[in-house]
Amino acid sequence: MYPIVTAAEMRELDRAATEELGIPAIVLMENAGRAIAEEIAALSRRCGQGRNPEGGLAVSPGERPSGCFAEGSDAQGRTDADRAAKGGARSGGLTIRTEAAPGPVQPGAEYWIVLVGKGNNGGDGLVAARHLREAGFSVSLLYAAPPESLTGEAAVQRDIAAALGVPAAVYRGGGYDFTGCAGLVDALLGTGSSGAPRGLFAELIAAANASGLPIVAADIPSGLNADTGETHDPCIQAEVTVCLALLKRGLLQYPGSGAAGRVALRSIGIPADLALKQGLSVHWLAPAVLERRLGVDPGRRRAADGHKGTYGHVLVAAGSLPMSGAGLLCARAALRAGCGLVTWALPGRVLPSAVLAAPELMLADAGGSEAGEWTAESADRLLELAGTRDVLAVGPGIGRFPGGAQWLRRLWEEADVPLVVDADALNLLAEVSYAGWRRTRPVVLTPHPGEMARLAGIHTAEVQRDRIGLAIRYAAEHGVTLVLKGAHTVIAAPDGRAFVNTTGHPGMATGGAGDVLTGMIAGLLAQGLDGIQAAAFAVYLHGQAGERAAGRRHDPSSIVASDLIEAL
Ligand SMILES: NC(=O)C1=CN([C@@H]2O[C@H](COP(=O)(O)OP(=O)(O)OC[C@H]3O[C@@H](n4cnc5c(N)ncnc54)[C@H](O)[C@@H]3O)[C@@H](O)[C@H]2O)[C@@H](O)CC1
Ligand SMILES: Nc1ncnc2c1ncn2[C@@H]1O[C@H](COP(=O)(O)OP(=O)(O)O)[C@@H](O)[C@H]1O
Ligand SMILES: [K+]
Repeated sequence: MYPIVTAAEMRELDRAATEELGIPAIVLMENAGRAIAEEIAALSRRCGQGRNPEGGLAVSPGERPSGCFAEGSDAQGRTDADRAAKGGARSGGLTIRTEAAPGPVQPGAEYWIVLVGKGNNGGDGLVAARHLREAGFSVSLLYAAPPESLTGEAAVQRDIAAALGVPAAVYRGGGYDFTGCAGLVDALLGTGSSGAPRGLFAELIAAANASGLPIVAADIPSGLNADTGETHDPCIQAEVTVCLALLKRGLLQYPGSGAAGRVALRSIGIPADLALKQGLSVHWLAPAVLERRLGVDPGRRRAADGHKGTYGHVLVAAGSLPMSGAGLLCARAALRAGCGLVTWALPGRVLPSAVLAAPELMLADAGGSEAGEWTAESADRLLELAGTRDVLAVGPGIGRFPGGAQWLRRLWEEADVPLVVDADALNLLAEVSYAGWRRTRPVVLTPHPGEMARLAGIHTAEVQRDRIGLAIRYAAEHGVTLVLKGAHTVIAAPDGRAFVNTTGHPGMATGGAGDVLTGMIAGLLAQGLDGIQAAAFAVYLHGQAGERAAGRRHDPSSIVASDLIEAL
């Protein structure tokens, strides 16, 4: 169910399918090539109706998550052109392709050129060429390496194409005249590539990008690091990537996600059971994964005889005089996440101005300084309050204060409830080595990339270089549930499981959006979800709320954090 694999994991799965099950590799290649041809035919049909310029990821029809755009228009009914004109809230929506869609290759009359590499990715392209021709497309092949250098199944496909008389040329370098061509198939490099594209491969990728033609990439865009999402120079900028068998990590991490365009995930005949048996631990956060893999009820059904005590009580320790809004957003979001009660603890000096800011909240004086800042002494009061609450969320808007790290250590070790640590509390954590801190209840850390960099002691660029890999390692090494925020948030559990979310959009990069997420995670923990369930579900719902909020505005970039709470 939507595992996300590394190239090595994919190779192992291919090996098991061919060697252990005996599925001939040429059959997998045939299925792959046919799937690519089907997607090209579907794209060519859409072109007549205006092409989707935005990208996104695609899943299956029964799996249509919120934010999954129908072709040509989005959840709010805006057309591609509308979104493009705005430079767009690119939703994480996936246009899903399973075997049922888009059906057999439909007749078309366009001229497409297939760029052929010398590995199995090239073989996939050769099969696609054959199916396109069969459907009436005019197709020619452009080999990036001498055709004689192809081996194995790819060589078999080369010979079939030659026997059918498919026109072929060998690329000699430099620019290329693609006149009359409607689109290109990138079958140059797949999961077997290593390092930046070399020699003629690099030149051909650059020429393909410069052509301005739509490019359909086989499996991954050539030049993409399939594991990390890094793009080499050059890297194919695809309109559609037909991802074969299983999602590759690099397709869900930026900048790779951007280079891939819209991702159509297609089965090529490797049985799902085989993937299950491999014990793959990273998954795309689709509704079915939430439900069946994480055991979350996306419908959030409540017991008919439930009462506010049933749904838990959150204690939020957040906000200070200059940043009281962070606490308010966090506390209100916890309520909207469905918990029964929320107590917002804040410095006493700020408390009067918070009265009636949200009538549903209970307020608690946590002491603090005359200037409305937090002080280390407030730990006693917070621990007393936490004794009768179900969850403690700390950090949004608390600022820095003397003894802060020791304050956090006391909450970490002595609060016998699940703990959510965000914002300034993460910066406190980054100042110390907390490996020796004792904690038996779950803890969820919610860093954005800058906070993650401080926690891990590396540069932000290094965090972004391989978000999935870093999140998995950090969560396991530190025994925490980690929510690495940003486009395609990664949620990693201490046991090695990880999930990648694709709901949401860049309009959510607005002050306070993270405070809302922290409150939501706390609110779900209070209702009995465990650390990874609460973190993953909250991230998913938070992105969905962002999409809904954007739909209510003229422009997605106008949304503010409160809109997210209202859209829950
Ligand atoms: N059973 C399988 O293994 C299947 C594999 N499939 C396809 O096969 C692909 C993987 O195929 P391969 O493992 O043959 O590898 P690739 O087709 O990705 O390419 C490997 C070839 O490219 C060359 N190369 C590697 N890095 C390069 C670079 N940086 N610059 C220039 N040339 C470079 C290598 O010398 C090698 O000849 C998948 O992405 C998928 O498209 C599909 O056909 C389905 C079945
Ligand atoms: N490009 C994006 N796509 C999807 N979600 C995003 C994007 N940018 C930011 N977000 C989400 O918005 C929230 C911002 O949180 P954060 O950076 O902590 O802001 P703040 O500290 O102001 O509350 C996170 O949940 C993040 O994942
Ligand atoms: K490719």
